[in-house]
Amino acid sequence: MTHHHAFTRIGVIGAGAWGTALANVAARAGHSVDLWARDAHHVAAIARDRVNAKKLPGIALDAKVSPASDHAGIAAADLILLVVPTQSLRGVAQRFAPILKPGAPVVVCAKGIEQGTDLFVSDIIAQTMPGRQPAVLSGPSFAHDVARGLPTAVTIAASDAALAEQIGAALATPSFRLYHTDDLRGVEIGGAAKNVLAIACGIAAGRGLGASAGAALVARGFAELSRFGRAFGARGETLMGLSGLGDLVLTCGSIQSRNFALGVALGEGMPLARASGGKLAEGAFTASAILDLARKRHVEMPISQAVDAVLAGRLDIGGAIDTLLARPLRGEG
Ligand SMILES: NC(=O)C1=CN([C@@H]2O[C@H](COP(=O)(O)OP(=O)(O)OC[C@H]3O[C@@H](n4cnc5c(N)ncnc54)[C@H](OP(=O)(O)O)[C@@H]3O)[C@@H](O)[C@H]2O)C=CC1
Ligand SMILES: O=C(CO)COP(=O)(O)O
Repeated sequence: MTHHHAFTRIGVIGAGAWGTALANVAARAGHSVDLWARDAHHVAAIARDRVNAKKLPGIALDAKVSPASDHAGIAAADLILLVVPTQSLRGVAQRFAPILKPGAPVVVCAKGIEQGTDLFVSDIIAQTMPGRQPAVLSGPSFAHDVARGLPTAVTIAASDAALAEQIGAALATPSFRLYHTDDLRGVEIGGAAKNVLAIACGIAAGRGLGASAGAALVARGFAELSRFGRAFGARGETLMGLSGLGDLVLTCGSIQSRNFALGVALGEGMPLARASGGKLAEGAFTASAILDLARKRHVEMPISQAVDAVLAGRLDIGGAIDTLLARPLRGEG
């Protein structure tokens, strides 16, 4: 049974680009926001300058956002947004599990699959914060676009549809729209899978393969994202929505995407060690995990497989392209 949540204080854990942008959204939606980051020096700089120059330069922090490196604000929050990279999620969730307000729902805003365990983000929360309701926020939304107040639509998912709806209503602003669903699995899969495919699209662009090849990769990439999603219980309509197709199209078509940009650098011949430019590219971590899962359920994911092989150094770019082009002709489904 769902009770009605009144969210007044919102805690954002992680002051990267996305955490900072979402803190501003929550503030613009009328809430008091506590923004936590681990590094006291970084927090002091954000508090002094009222801008996160390291991660979201040029965007003023809303007056209702309080940055902190201690846990007090987060402990008092009625709703928590977890916005650290997927591979850090477990450690951060374990750290905060004992101190969060009882009943405060946790919204994971990271996109990926955990290496080693092959777990989706909501399952990491189920393990580390037992008894707490996980929700997932995902969809086409560059942090800078959202922070600048450009129109954006995302999906908020929780197994409890009413909870998803309440969170969506709490975070909405005139320019940030949240569609709600109970298909948690579909939403977290869409966000994770598209990052790997965006690397493939970047590789093709960097290699100069042309716009037609790019479109083929988006369409065939969506086919493998959908096969994978269905095998893990996602609904088709979710995968065709904002967090699947929507985010795939965004990320595969814009150099603003760090995953796409990583691919471009690889396609242009930059060595793997330097290609990310020191930026987070979640797909580079998710690739091996999603392939593990795909193998277990006998899901074919040739594009993701090529990306994984390139990232693992098993295949060079030319070899990866040859492998994809040499695939047997088959039905389109
Ligand atoms: N940027 C975007 O446009 C969007 C990003 N996302 C997703 O949001 C997630 C975060 O991305 P984003 O904010 O862009 O990444 P950033 O690289 O901008 O920031 C990541 C932040 O996480 C912090 N962090 C990492 N590990 C830990 C840890 N163990 N404990 C505490 N803090 C930690 C880092 O802190 P420190 O600075 O101290 O290293 C950093 O501030 C990713 O999963 C991404 O896919 C989703 C939608 C849009
Ligand atoms: O998830 C994103 C947009 O929806 C951000 O993409 P990148 O992580 O590739 O920058």
